[in-house]
Amino acid sequence: MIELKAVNQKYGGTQILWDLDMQIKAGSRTCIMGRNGVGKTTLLKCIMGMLPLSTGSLTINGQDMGKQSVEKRPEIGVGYVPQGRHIFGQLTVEENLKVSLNCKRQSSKEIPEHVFDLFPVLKEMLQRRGGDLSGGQQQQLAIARALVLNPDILILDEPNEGIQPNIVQLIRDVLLKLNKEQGMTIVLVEQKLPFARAVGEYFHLMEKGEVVASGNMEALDDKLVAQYLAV
Ligand SMILES: Nc1ncnc2c1ncn2[C@@H]1O[C@H](COP(=O)(O)OP(=O)(O)OP(=O)(O)O)[C@@H](O)[C@H]1O
Repeated sequence: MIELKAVNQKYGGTQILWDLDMQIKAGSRTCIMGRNGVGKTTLLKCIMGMLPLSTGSLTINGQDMGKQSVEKRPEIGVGYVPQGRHIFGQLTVEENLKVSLNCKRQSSKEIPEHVFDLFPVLKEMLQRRGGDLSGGQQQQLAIARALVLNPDILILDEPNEGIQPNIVQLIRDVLLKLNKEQGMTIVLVEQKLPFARAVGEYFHLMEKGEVVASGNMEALDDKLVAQYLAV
């Protein structure tokens, strides 16, 4: 379970998150939604310890993580797929995947084979430089890199941005499989409604740095969509 209570966050003098409360159930598939600039990425960066909380609290699986550094997240089983993928362009696919193995949580120094079962194309391209992959292949690599550590919680920031439809379907199937077969908690920032509905069980809608509506995905009705998602 991830729990944020009364979280405020500022970039310099500009406040982005306002007294934000959110609960994300363990084992759930939860989508965080809202228009551009409402603070979704900022929220994920706070959960990941990449940005400090100005005030408020953050617990992950019962542990107080509000003041813990970003390096602690993989140790407690949190994987992150950032917006824009951020793979290492000069490193090979294999090297990109092995970067994660330096984390303390991982005793083995081998890339787990199940990562290649999910994304077979990566096995064929192990020696190719990350920068030479297509956008869809890079996104598979970014997800695989987070999965190398067998996280309990996988957090993804708009994994489908600029990705072709067949890879979007693959990512959807992988997220559903990880959740159903391994009980992995999936936290997804997503703007595209069909994908959010296909993957999410629960939603949190954000507007101007606050949560304005939450519930089961079925409760995300046309009125909420028109009010908080339509552009
Ligand atoms: N490093 C920064 N310094 C100052 N302001 C920032 C910084 N990063 C983001 N912002 C501002 O914070 C606000 C929230 O940005 P954020 O990226 O969290 O929104 P978002 O909901 O994820 O949007 P998008 O869907 O476009 O990614 C925006 O107004 C943005 O311009």
